[in-house]
Amino acid sequence: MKHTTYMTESDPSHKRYLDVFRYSRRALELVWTTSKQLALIFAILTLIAGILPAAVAWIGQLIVDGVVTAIGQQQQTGTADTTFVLLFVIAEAGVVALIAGAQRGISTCQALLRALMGQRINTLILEKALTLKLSHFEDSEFYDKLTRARREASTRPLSLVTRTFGLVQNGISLVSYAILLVQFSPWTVLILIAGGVPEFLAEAKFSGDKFRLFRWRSPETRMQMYLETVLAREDYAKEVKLFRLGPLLLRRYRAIFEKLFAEDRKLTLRRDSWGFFLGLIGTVAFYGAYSWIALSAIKGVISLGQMTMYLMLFKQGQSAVSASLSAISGMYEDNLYLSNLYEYLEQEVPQQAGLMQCGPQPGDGVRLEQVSFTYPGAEEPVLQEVSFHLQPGESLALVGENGAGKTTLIKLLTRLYQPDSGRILLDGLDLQKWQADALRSRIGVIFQDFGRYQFKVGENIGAGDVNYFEDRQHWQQAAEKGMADSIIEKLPEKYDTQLGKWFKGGRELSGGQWQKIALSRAFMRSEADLLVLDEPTATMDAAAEATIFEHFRDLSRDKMTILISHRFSTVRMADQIIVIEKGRIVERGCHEQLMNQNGQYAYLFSLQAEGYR
Ligand SMILES: Nc1ncnc2c1ncn2[C@@H]1O[C@H](COP(=O)(O)OP(=O)(O)OP(=O)(O)O)[C@@H](O)[C@H]1O
Repeated sequence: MKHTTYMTESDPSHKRYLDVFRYSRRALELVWTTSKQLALIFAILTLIAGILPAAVAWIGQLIVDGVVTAIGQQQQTGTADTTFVLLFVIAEAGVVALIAGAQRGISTCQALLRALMGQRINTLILEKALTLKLSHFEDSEFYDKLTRARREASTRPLSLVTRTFGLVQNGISLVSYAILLVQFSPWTVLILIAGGVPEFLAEAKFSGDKFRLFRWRSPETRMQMYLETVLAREDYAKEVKLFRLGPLLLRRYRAIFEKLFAEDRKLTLRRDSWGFFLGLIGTVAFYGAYSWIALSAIKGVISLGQMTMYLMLFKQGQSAVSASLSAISGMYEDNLYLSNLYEYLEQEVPQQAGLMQCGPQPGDGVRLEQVSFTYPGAEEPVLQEVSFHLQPGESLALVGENGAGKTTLIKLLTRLYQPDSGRILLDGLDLQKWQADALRSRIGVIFQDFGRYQFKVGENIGAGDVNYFEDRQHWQQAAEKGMADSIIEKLPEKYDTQLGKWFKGGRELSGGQWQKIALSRAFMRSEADLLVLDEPTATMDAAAEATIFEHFRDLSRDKMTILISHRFSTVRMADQIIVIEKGRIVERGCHEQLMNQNGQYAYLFSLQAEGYR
């Protein structure tokens, strides 16, 4: 991608340097569209805060000159008119109060915008995540992008806008100072600006270095975040304690920190020492001009009041220059981080173009024709030339060793992945041509690693069909079918019982109980005509499993069901059994046929039956 190259190269040219500011406009747009009102107030207050400091310096001059004149009057006539001086003092106090008000207003706007923008950007990041494919989440490089965007990007647009406004504010101040300073000498303006440039260049260089460091080491930072999760989350606590993994993982965690810290320290030290030495140039320039102004006052070229004003202007001008320059280098840094956010948000996700709501042959069921598939980045295919036909009312069981490719087949069937070759048809229509929602509503699936949501029990069941996520009646019907109703009845708040331990009053369920909840979730899709259960009963006791399958069969008589199980007592009930070995179908038929063939199935079946004897 074009816009990533400049960040990976270590020596950005001027063009690239300017190019990097291209996210400023988008950040401004983002702030503007988040709250026009706040953005406008922010801009106006910035202008006010920019203009007023010069007014303070100017009134200061009038005060000092007024005082000097008054002293002269006092010495000559014994009385002096102090009204003007006092009026100027009051005016200066008023302007200073206005500046303080404007500054307070700016920080209020910033605080409010920060909250709104954080929420807006996090929502953008999450909305994008919803459009991603499963393969994106399994791609470590892409996952890095997502994590980086989540970690840093939410605060950067506002920071960029704040800095831009700060720059404008300081720019306005500088112009107003320059207008007054030029009356003394145009050289002072030049000294003022030139004094800050070396420090700025160093800042900009180190901002780039810091960003590159951030990018390079994001896998390590992710590992750190992961270790934090493992060390501090309830679902790992059992193993961490019993296997005494804690100290080992903590050591790893520290080692990563130490490595990262060493790099950070090096960069911080370099950044600050260069910043200090180059900052000295500014200080020398300042004191040079200071002496020049003081000498001019002694020679009577300027009045005492003017000297006070010029010194004040020069001092404030110097801090405005260094604030502007550090705003620019900060903007550079923010832009770099924003490039991350936009890289993530602009990641192209080829959307399924399908628009069809139904197929040309309703009732034809599911057909796989010569389907082959290799995971992205893998060398060996996981599935090779798999074909079968499943009609409404039929049940299919998939059998095979661990890693044979059974779950992958389900992922293809549910269009989470796309076959590399071959076709999968539902009602005679290729899955790719189905409209996403229409397809999803036809299929109910529970994977072996189903989600255990830290929500209410009812919602955990309702998750199976978003249309009825909060519908009690549907929860109850599904729970009866999935045989979870008797468990739920015993819970303190029935369907409203919170599950998991993350929230107050949460109840934990046993593995088998969770599976019944997941099974009920599958039954939420009452209109689905393909139900897929990927080892849903693995942790249930044998009696429960047998009852559940009988029940499952009765309830899904007119539907297609696909079952993956390592328990042959269950598998044998299926109308069609397919044995997969290393991604290929090696045997197919009903239980009797396969037993008669005396092949792999018969061998595995007898092996298990043997175990039960
Ligand atoms: N997301 C993935 N990316 C890359 N390879 C994967 C991915 N998921 C699974 N695999 C690989 O594909 C092969 C088949 O995995 P799959 O999960 O389909 O097996 P399975 O038959 O369901 O096994 P099990 O009985 O253990 O559940 C395995 O070798 C596995 O390592």
